[in-house]
Amino acid sequence: MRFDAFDGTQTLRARVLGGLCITLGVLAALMAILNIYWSQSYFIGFLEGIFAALSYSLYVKAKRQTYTLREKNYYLLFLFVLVTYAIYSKPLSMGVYVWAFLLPTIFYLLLGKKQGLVVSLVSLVAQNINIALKQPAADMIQSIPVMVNFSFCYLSILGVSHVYESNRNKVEQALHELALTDALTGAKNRLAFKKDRSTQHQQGKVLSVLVLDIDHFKAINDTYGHEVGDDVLKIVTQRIMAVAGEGTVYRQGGEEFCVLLNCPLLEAASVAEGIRANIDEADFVSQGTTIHVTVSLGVAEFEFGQSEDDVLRLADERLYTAKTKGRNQVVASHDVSLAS
Ligand SMILES: Nc1nc2c(ncn2[C@@H]2O[C@H](COP(=O)(O)OP(=O)(O)OP(=O)(O)O)[C@@H](O)[C@H]2O)c(=O)[nH]1
Repeated sequence: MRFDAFDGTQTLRARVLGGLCITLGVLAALMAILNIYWSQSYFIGFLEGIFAALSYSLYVKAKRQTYTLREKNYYLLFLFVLVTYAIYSKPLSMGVYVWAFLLPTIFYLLLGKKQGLVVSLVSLVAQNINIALKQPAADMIQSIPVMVNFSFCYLSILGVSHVYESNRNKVEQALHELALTDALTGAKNRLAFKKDRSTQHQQGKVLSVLVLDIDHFKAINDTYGHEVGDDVLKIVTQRIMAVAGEGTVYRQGGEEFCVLLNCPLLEAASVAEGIRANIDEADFVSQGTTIHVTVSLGVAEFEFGQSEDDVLRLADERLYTAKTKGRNQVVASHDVSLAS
C-alpha cells in the first residue's frame, strides 16, 4: 500500500511543477533566442537560457518526485527575478508586465495559501514600483492608469487563486478524513491503522497493540435488534477512547477494535485492563433498554523485525485465549491473564 497516495497536495504540486517547468522552459528557450538574435538583448536572453535549462532539470526531478523544497523555492525566486527584470528592462509599451499575472496562480499552487498570499503581495508591490520607475520622475503620474489596471487585474487573479487553494485544501482534508474514518463509530478504520502503524514504525517508536472484541455481540443483536447493536458499538468506542485517547482507536470490522499505543507491553496491558473495567463497570442504555456489555482483549508488543501481521496474529491469539478462558478479561502473554 502506497500511503503517499493520501498526500494529494504533494502529488498535485509535483504535477503542477512538472507542467510549469516544461511549459515555461520551452517558452523561456524561445524568448532567449528572440532576445539574443532579434533584439540583441544579451543579458535577458542569457537569463532566459539559464531559466530554460533549470526548468528542464527540475522537470525531470518533478516527474520522479525527487526535487527538494529548496530547489522548488529557488526556481520560483528565479522566475520572479526574471519577470521583474524583464518588466524593468523593456519599454512599458511592449506590455511585458502581463507576464506578472502568471505569478499569483503559480505561487498559490506551489506554495499553498499562506506563503502564496505573502509572495503574491510582495510581487504586486514590486511590479508596481517597477512600472512606476519606467517613467522619468516628472512624468510618473502617467504610469498611474497602467498601475491601477495592472493592480486590479492582478488582485482579481490573486483572489480567485486564494479561494481556489483554500477550498482545494478543505476538500482534500475532508476526503482524507472520510477515507480513514469508520462511518458508524467515528473511530479510525483498518486503512488508518496500517497508515499510522507504518508512520510510527518509521519513527522508531515503541508500539503495542490491543485487539478488543465485544463478548456475545451476536446475542445482543439477536435479542435487542441491530439498532441497539449499533448503539453498543458506538458506546464501546467512546469508552475505549475515554481510556486510551481518541486518536488511538481503530475499528477493524464487525465488533472488533484495535488500539495502537506508544508504550511497551506491560503498560499496554494496564491500559487494556482500564478499558475492560470501564466497559464492565457501567451498564449501557440504548432505546430505553439497559444492557450489560463486556469485552475481551489480547495485547502484543511490536518486537524488532516482526511484521504487522505477526503482531496482530499474536494479539488475536491472546484475544482468543481470553475468550476461551471465560471472556471479560485481558491476556497479554501466553501465561499471564489479567483476570476480571
Ligand atoms: N449491529 C451490528 N452488528 C454487526 C455489525 N458488524 C457485525 N455485526 C454482527 O456482529 C456479530 C458477531 O458475532 P460473532 O462473531 O459470532 O461473535 P460474538 O457473538 O460476539 O461472540 P464472541 O466473540 O465469541 O463472544 C454478528 O452477529 C454480526 O452480524 C454492525 O456494524 N452492526
